[in-house]
Amino acid sequence: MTSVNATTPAALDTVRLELGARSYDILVGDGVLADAGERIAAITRGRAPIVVTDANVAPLHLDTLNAAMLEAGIAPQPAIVLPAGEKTKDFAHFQQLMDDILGRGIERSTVLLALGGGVIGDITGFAAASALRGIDFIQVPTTLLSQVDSSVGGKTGINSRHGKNLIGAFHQPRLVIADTATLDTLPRREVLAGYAEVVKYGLIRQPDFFAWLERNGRRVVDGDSDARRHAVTVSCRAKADIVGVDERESGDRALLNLGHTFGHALEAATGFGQTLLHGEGVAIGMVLAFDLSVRLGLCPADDARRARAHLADVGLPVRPADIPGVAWDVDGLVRSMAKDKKVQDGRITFILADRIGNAFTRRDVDAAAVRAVLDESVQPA
Ligand SMILES: NC(=O)c1ccc[n+]([C@@H]2O[C@H](COP(=O)([O-])OP(=O)(O)OC[C@H]3O[C@@H](n4cnc5c(N)ncnc54)[C@H](O)[C@@H]3O)[C@@H](O)[C@H]2O)c1
Ligand SMILES: O=C(O)C(=O)C[C@@H](O)[C@H](O)[C@H](O)COP(=O)(O)O
Ligand SMILES: [Zn+2]
Repeated sequence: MTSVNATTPAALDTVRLELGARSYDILVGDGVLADAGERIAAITRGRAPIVVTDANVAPLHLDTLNAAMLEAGIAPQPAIVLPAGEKTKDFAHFQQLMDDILGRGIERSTVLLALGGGVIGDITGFAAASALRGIDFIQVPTTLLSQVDSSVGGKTGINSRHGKNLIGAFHQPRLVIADTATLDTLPRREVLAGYAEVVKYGLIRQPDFFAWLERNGRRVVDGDSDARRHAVTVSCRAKADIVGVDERESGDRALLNLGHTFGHALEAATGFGQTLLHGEGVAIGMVLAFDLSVRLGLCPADDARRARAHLADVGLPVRPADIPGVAWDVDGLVRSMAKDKKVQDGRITFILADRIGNAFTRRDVDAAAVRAVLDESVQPA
C-alpha cells in the first residue's frame, strides 16, 4: 500500500478520456488536490481560474485548492459561492452566475473551475459552454457521485420546470481532479446516492465489477481508502470508454441512462430537492428498469432480485414507496417520462437488461407494462 504524507506526492491513478483534440486526464487518488497546482496552472497559463463552489464545500475544501494553486504560483481570486443543493441548478442561479462571471471582465482564455458536487459541476460547465460562446473549465468533484459520473463526459446543464437537465450543452472539461479524501466530509446519505451510479456501471456492462461491489460495497460507502479509490477509478474508466466512442449519445452512451428515465420523473415529482436525491432516484429507477425487463420476459427474475438486494443492502431506497411522505401520481410520472431527452417519434427509449452486466436500449416497450411496474412499485411493501 502506498503511504501518503505531506512530503510524498499522493498515490494517483490517471484515466485518460480519448476525444481527439478534446482528450483529457481524470486524476484519482486520496490527497491529489493538494498536488494539482501545476496541472491547473498548465491549463490556466499561470493565471487564476474563476472558482465556482457551494456554501457547504467552500469552508471544507477551498483552502486546499487555493493552497495548491499558490504553490504553483497562482494567486487565487475570490470564489463564487452558490447555495448548496439541486435547486441551484435553475435558470435564476444560472443567470446570476453568468452575471458574476461576466462582471469579472473575462476573456476567451479565462478558465472556470467547478469545486463541488454534480450541481456545481453541471451549472459551471454550462456557464463555461455559454460564456463568450465557450471557454475552458476544470472539474474538481467533491461528492462520490460527481467523482464517478458527473465530472466526466461533458454533459452540462440546468433543470427547468419542464424537467430534469432539459437545458444544457455538451462541453468537455480540460481536466478532472477527483480527490477521494474530500469524500471524508461527505454526509452518508450523499455517499449512498453516489454509490448508486457506481453500481450502474456494474449493471450495464461489467458483471465482474458488480460482483466485486457485492463483496466490497460496504467498504466503499464506509470510506475505506483503497476500496473507494478502486471504485472511483473503475467507474471513471467505464464512463471514459463509453464517452470516448459516443460523446453525444447517439448510441451506447444512452446505457449510462439506466434507471434515469424513471429516476428523473421521480425527481421532478418531488420538486428537485432533498426529498429524493438524484442518486436515490437512480437506485429506484434501476430497480424499476430491471423489474420492467423481467415483466417483458427479457431478464431472469433472479438478476432483478440480486440488483435490488445489493442496493437495498447498502441502504439505498429501491421503491418509490420507500420515500416517506410522498403521494405518488403514476399518471404524472408517465407524463414526465414522455419529456425525456431520449424520446424519439413520441416513443420513450428505455434502458433494459437481459442480465446483470448486459444493458441495451428498447423503443417498442408496451405502455401497459410500464404502468404496471409503476403501479406496483408505489404500493407500500
Ligand atoms: N453531467 C452528468 O453527466 C451528470 C451525471 C450524474 C449526475 N448529474 C447531476 O449531478 C447532480 C447531483 O450531484 P451530487 O449528488 O454531487 O449533488 P450536489 O452537488 O448537490 O452535492 C450534494 C451535497 O453534498 C454537498 N457536498 C459536496 N461535496 C461535499 C463534501 N466533500 N463534503 C461535504 N458536503 C459536500 C453539497 O453542498 C450538497 O449539499 C444532479 O443534478 C444530477 O443531475 C450529472
Ligand atoms: O453521462 C451520461 O450520459 C449520463 O447519462 C450520466 C447520468 O448519470 C447523468 O445523470 C446525466 O446527467 C443524465 O443525462 P440526461 O441526458 O438524461 O439528462
Ligand atoms: Zn445520473
